[in-house]
Amino acid sequence: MSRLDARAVAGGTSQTSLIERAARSCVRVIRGRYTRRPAAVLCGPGNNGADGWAIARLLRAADWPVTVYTLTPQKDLTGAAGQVAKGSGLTAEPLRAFRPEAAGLVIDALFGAGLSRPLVGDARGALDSLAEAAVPVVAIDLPSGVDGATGSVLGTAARAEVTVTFHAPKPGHLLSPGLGLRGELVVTDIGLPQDAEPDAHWNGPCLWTLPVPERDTHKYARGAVLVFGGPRIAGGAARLSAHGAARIGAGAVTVASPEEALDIYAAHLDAIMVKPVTDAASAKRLIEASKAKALVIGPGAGRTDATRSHVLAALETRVPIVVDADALTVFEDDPDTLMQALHEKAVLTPHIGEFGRVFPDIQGDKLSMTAAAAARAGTTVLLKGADTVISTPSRVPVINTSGTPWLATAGAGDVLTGAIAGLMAQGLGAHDAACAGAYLHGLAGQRGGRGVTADDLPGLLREAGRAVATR
Ligand SMILES: NC(=O)C1=CN([C@@H]2O[C@H](COP(=O)(O)OP(=O)(O)OC[C@H]3O[C@@H](n4cnc5c(N)ncnc54)[C@H](O)[C@@H]3O)[C@@H](O)[C@H]2O)[C@@H](O)CC1
Ligand SMILES: Nc1ncnc2c1ncn2[C@@H]1O[C@H](COP(=O)(O)OP(=O)(O)O)[C@@H](O)[C@H]1O
Ligand SMILES: [K+]
Repeated sequence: MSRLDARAVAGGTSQTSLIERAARSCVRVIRGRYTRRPAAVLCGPGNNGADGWAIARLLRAADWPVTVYTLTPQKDLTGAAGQVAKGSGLTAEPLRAFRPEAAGLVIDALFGAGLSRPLVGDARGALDSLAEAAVPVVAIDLPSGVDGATGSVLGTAARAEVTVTFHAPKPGHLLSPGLGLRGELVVTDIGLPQDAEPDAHWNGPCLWTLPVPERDTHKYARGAVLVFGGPRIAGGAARLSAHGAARIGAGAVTVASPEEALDIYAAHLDAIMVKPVTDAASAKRLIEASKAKALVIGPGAGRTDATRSHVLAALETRVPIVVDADALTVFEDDPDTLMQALHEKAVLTPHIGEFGRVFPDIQGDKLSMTAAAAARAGTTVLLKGADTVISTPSRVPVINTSGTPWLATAGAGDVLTGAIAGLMAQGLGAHDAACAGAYLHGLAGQRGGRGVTADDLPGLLREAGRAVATR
């Protein structure tokens, strides 16, 4: 029994009434989306299976042709599944008799939160054949085989058209490959108590508030950002970051350019200022002179000693900073130096390749990996992907899924880096800026859709911010 179930049961709600509420909410979703048709309900031995039996009974009462397929022989079922099966008045077929093509809809209630080992035998056979079939699947709580804590697949799992879960999403609904297998996610309230500390939050505007400028503000009070630019051949990345920072509302954005690239940055930028930087001392002077409230370093910076020394100089000033791309990679041979220099106003934004360079020994599922990295870095780590995870020491981790595969386009990450810095410059803390930046960046990608490029994203970021902001 899950922690939440146990608390609900202790609070006086019986397990069978929780199952009844869960089943009623599933049937509401099923009947709201599908016309009456032959339904196959696959039931496991635990409470997920009990939900399945109750769903079968309710669909039968609504005159649907229903066949229950059980993994455990019906007479051997114990606990809630045994009780609900007995009260259903239905007789099940063995799971090995299940043929997906005979059904118009399959209800997958084999395993949910209690899955504890890889699927084998009849359960595996049934789900393998279901995964190959074209029939729509509604998963109860989770697509069976998906680990609710990590999103990984234990053996096999069939893609659902809709997944109905209870109370709140689980990490397994938000992390790949579970994210791609669960289809539309419907979260229903069955009266479970509020969870004091969930394993993760699903990123969204209820977790943070976008900054709004005061009436009598000025451009530096709105937040100044300094972006370290790289050599002329790679200048686009820093420019994308700079536009990202500006379009999310920073008041003044400057690119710090190597002397040799000043002309090219200046020719490509209008509202964004350009200033020269030479060595670590000049970097520190420029951070002060530009009144920077947040820094960006890494996109297109180059894997050079200059990048490394600028990172360390920038971190010494303790100005909020986003460390990305080359600024991470230059510490590949010596990640401890970076770890020691970091402070709690820094955000690291690696993709999985960069992550492996600075945290080579950290492995496992994405949620645990990001948490371990944040603990070591002593600050916020945002690990990118379709399922972006944001972890900060002593904060509940956050999973962002607001994006779209169209964001897998060169330079998209550079815009995200700038957006996070832009929010930090406007006063958000590292964790909230990373969360809000990732959410708006994903929304911008969605608004762009097919064929969106990184050049489009800053403008779309502005639209996304306008859609989410209250003022
Ligand atoms: N708070 C909630 O979230 C609620 C949960 N309910 C349901 O209860 C489910 C959790 O129930 P349980 O904790 O009983 O767990 P499950 O029903 O997911 O599975 C546990 C059972 O499956 C067996 N099992 C695990 N892995 C197996 C494998 N690979 N092969 C064969 N057998 C395996 C276990 O020994 C145990 O008998 C949820 O997923 C949900 O469907 C609802 O009934 C009501 C409210
Ligand atoms: N399949 C996907 N679905 C949603 N977002 C994605 C997907 N692939 C990449 N992204 C997002 O696109 C951005 C890519 O960043 P990154 O890997 O740094 O690329 P680049 O270095 O080219 O900018 C990240 O914000 C990432 O989360
Ligand atoms: K299931």
